[in-house]
Amino acid sequence: MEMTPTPHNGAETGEIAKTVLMPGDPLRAKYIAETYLENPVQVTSVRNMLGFTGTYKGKEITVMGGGMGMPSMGIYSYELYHFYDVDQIIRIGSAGSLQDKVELMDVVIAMGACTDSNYAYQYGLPGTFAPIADYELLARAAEAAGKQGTKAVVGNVLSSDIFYNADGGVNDKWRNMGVLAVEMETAALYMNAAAAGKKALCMLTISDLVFGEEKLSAEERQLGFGKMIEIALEL
Ligand SMILES: O=P(O)(O)O[C@H]1O[C@H](CO)[C@@H](O)[C@H]1O
Ligand SMILES: O=c1cc[nH]c(=O)[nH]1
Repeated sequence: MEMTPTPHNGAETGEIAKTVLMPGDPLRAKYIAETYLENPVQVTSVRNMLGFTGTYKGKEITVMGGGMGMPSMGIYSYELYHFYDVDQIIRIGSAGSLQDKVELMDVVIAMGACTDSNYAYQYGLPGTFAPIADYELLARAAEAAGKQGTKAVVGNVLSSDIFYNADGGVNDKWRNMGVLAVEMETAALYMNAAAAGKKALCMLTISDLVFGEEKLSAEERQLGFGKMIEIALEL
């Protein structure tokens, strides 16, 4: 497609695989490419949002950072679906647990994503859109986690525009609605996938306890998500 490279992605047409694994952190993308992919080639470094294409068990796969927040996810996933003809994007992120049963390092598979963002405004819908995962990807991820013996909790997440929320009470409200964890991109990814007629899934490793003290270090967030990465690569 002649829209490539884009203002945000330096890859040429054909340099990006049909499946993209997308952590928020570009250095996590580099680590995944160097650790898990055979013959990884860096295909973009625009704004240091690194992307690599290689193979995993003989199949071509791209791993690329998506940044933090819905505007950033919105740009990268839109371009991947529309200009690079990507079929499926699997976000692999970190999140804060909102529930006691969801512990540090557990994997949350986001069946749906609530949001406090206005991202859906662009579609002009006469109501509220419910951003959801692709069911087949979700079922396969849950099965892969089971085979691996990893605790994976499937359910609703919150994609928030706000990391440091001035209103400390909001987390209680989402917790009372059974929302498992809070992060910042899934709703935009699921909406872009729906609007493009493509597939998406988001998996999150719990890095913080919103109602507790424990948290992972920056290095653990960059390098410590092996189980989730292996599940995603199997998809
Ligand atoms: O670890 P990533 O994928 O960046 O995800 C989470 O971490 C960032 C905040 O620390 C936000 O992007 C949030 O969604
Ligand atoms: O968005 C995020 C990501 C990790 N931990 C949180 O509490 N929020």
